[in-house]
Amino acid sequence: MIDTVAEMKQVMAEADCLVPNQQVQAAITALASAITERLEGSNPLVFCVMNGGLITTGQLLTQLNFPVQAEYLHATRYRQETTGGILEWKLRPEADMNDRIILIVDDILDEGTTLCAIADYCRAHGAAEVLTAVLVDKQHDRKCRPGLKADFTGMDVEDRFLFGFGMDYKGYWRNAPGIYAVKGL
Ligand SMILES: O=P(O)(O)OC[C@H]1O[C@H](OP(=O)(O)OP(=O)(O)O)[C@H](O)[C@@H]1O
Ligand SMILES: Nc1nc2[nH]cnc2c(=O)[nH]1
Repeated sequence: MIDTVAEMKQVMAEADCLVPNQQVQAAITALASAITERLEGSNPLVFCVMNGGLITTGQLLTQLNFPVQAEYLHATRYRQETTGGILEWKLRPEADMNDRIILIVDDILDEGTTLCAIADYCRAHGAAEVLTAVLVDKQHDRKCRPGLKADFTGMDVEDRFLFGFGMDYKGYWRNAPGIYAVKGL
């Protein structure tokens, strides 16, 4: 355990800070205003995608100045790895989404498999419309659907393995106050 903590301190010491805290905060504020413009008055049901979406969703919610119903779901496909596998549902949405406008909030759109699967699930369960919001969109040509974009994107980032603001490295550093890239990845 002590070794793991030392390893994680080393990971942070050697990481590249791609987006400092202030810039991330500004991106979340811009996301909130775009979402407000589009969804104010439409009684949206917001789903946080656990675990990674926790911080983005939490900070975003406090900047939405209209009544919002917020819930969570849990789907994962990276676990403690740096490459994705098969999507595993740990907790499917429990709220009734029939005829509702759904907003799915996550930390990152990488290949997009996670967001697409969740959006498909919501549509199959009666959602009137499904919108997606992510803090970061990783730039590469491996999207699961060519040209895939979220409806609301905080910022584009380079094709590295990221941690911070909800994103983990081996389960750690979701709490890092910025967007960092692991050395060599
Ligand atoms: O666009 P994709 O390639 O599908 O990857 C994006 C997903 O990967 C991460 O989740 P992860 O599976 O690591 O689970 P976690 O949220 O518990 O970290 C992240 O939080 C997104 O949900
Ligand atoms: N922590 C983390 N999770 C991811 N899921 C998909 N891409 C990433 C990434 O770069 N970092």
